[in-house]
Amino acid sequence: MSALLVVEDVVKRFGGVAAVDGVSFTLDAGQVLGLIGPNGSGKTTLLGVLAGTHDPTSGKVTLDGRTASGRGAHRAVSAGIARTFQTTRLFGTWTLREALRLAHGERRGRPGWPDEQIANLLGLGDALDRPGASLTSAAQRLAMIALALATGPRVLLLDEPAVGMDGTEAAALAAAVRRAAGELGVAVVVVDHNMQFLMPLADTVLVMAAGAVLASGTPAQIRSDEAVIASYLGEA
Ligand SMILES: Nc1ncnc2c1ncn2[C@@H]1O[C@H](COP(=O)(O)OP(=O)(O)OP(=O)(O)O)[C@@H](O)[C@H]1O
Repeated sequence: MSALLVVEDVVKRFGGVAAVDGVSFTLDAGQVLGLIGPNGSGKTTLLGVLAGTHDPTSGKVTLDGRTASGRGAHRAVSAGIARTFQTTRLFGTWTLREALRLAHGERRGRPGWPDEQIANLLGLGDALDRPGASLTSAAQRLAMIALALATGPRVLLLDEPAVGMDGTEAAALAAAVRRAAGELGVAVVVVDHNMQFLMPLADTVLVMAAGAVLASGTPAQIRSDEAVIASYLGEA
């Protein structure tokens, strides 16, 4: 069976800078990929290419065999790729249920999951009928993931979801992401600098340096990779 998401030799240049410089990887349904690397190594730019906000300079991204890159963010969502942002201010006075209903509009005929299932997976069962602003900041971050899942994606992109969380909150987030990936079969790409959060969560880890792939493998392989320790993990 071929992979759900195939990233082939993606390059993204900004003028003379190759922010992403020939990155390839594949991802299966239900798999969690951790994307790490020093500041400026190209992680956010790569997420932008996957999310359709950046056109790749060359290379392509295919989802289920169909080209998903280079067609804009809206088309990427329609193709089944959803991302979260670091903001949590999108639905202050709305309840989570109201916000989820709006997100259903982005399914474009794709099947989705019941709001209760999504909320329960993320530990937000009691939060469905509360205004977003009344939730803790950690719960608001989980709610942003719930909104992305309400679009019925095949691939979920998470940009530093554990920022500002303490160890307990980050562990709860990791467990929630694992449940969502396993139960819904969504492939997940997570960028985060918090290794205590990311390493137990990821099935595979891709390490970027200066736009290229420095290493990829299981979390255990990455932790013991000399080049990764020298360039990144030694400081993390
Ligand atoms: N819109 C842009 N225009 C010009 N250069 C850019 C643009 N976006 C990113 N870059 C450059 O591309 C490189 C990669 O940046 P990127 O933000 O993708 O790295 P990152 O790994 O996500 O970093 P961080 O961990 O700090 O978020 C950097 O040199 C950055 O300055």
